[in-house]
Amino acid sequence: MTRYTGITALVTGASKGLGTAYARELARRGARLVLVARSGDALRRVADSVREEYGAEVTTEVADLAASDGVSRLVAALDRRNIAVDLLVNNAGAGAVGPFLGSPQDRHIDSVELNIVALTRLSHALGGKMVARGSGGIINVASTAAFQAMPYQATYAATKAYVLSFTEALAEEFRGSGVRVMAAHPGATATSFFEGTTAALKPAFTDRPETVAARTLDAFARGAVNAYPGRTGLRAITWATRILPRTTTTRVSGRLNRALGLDQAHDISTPAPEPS
Ligand SMILES: NC(=O)C1=CN([C@@H]2O[C@H](COP(=O)(O)OP(=O)(O)OC[C@H]3O[C@@H](n4cnc5c(N)ncnc54)[C@H](OP(=O)(O)O)[C@@H]3O)[C@@H](O)[C@H]2O)C=CC1
Ligand SMILES: CC(=O)[C@H](N)C(=O)O
Repeated sequence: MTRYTGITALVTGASKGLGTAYARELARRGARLVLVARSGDALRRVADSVREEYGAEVTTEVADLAASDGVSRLVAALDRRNIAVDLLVNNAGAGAVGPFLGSPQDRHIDSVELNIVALTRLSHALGGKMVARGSGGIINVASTAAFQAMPYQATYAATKAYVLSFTEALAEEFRGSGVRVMAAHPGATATSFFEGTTAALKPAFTDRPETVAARTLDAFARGAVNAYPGRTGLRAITWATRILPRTTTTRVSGRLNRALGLDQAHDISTPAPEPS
């Protein structure tokens, strides 16, 4: 898949943030869309604007992908509508921020269910159909967080390390099948990722979701297995973490997250952690 014209692309987490940017960029490049998220109204607003702006054919599917039957219900809905997905963009993702023990257990587990379990289920269900047809593609949205452990975003970074490893393995397994698999590793991007928490993205260090989406799709069209769609320096950080001892990179990433105040971050609905 080197062009997007006429394909059917399913984007998870399309109601806002990077998912909306992927949807808009795919529509601009001529794709039909299936947009998935929990918030039906927001999804429909994205669908309406994409139809109006690009004349794209857009279907919406409301689904809680972190629920145990979320993916199976979504796949059944696609089958009922006879929708064959050519490109799966596993974008929906979330993560707790702050000390590990400062967030309720479920906050961590929900991110594992969404970032790992749902992504794996969708890759299996829709990837299987693609391999049977002999064509298709999967883009898994990981993060630069995939390349090192991250104190104060411990589960989040660990889920993204899974996405990186899983994607590289599938890309090799599927080689020659007509189905390509790629992981995208954005750095901090201006979305509502930290909404509902006391943490905030620093505008000077964030990329625009539109730029990240366009670079991701360009990299997939070029045949990349890993894409680094953020600003240039971010890729160099992922090299450094492959060369330095893991204890060093973990210490440095902990220090950086403390400098960003993430050691004090918490959900607005839960109390602040005790200062250490
Ligand atoms: N922003 C950043 O700095 C970076 C983000 N990323 C990754 O990019 C991806 C998109 O994140 P971003 O746009 O920033 O985050 P946002 O919080 O802005 O958007 C997350 C999207 O995921 C959807 N979503 C959340 N939970 C579920 C669920 N249980 N079922 C279905 N959909 C769900 C949300 O929709 P709804 O609430 O309607 O369900 C929303 O559309 C994630 O995988 C994230 O890890 C990677 C690197 C950097
Ligand atoms: C700002 C973040 O932590 C972001 N989700 C990332 O993956 O880098």
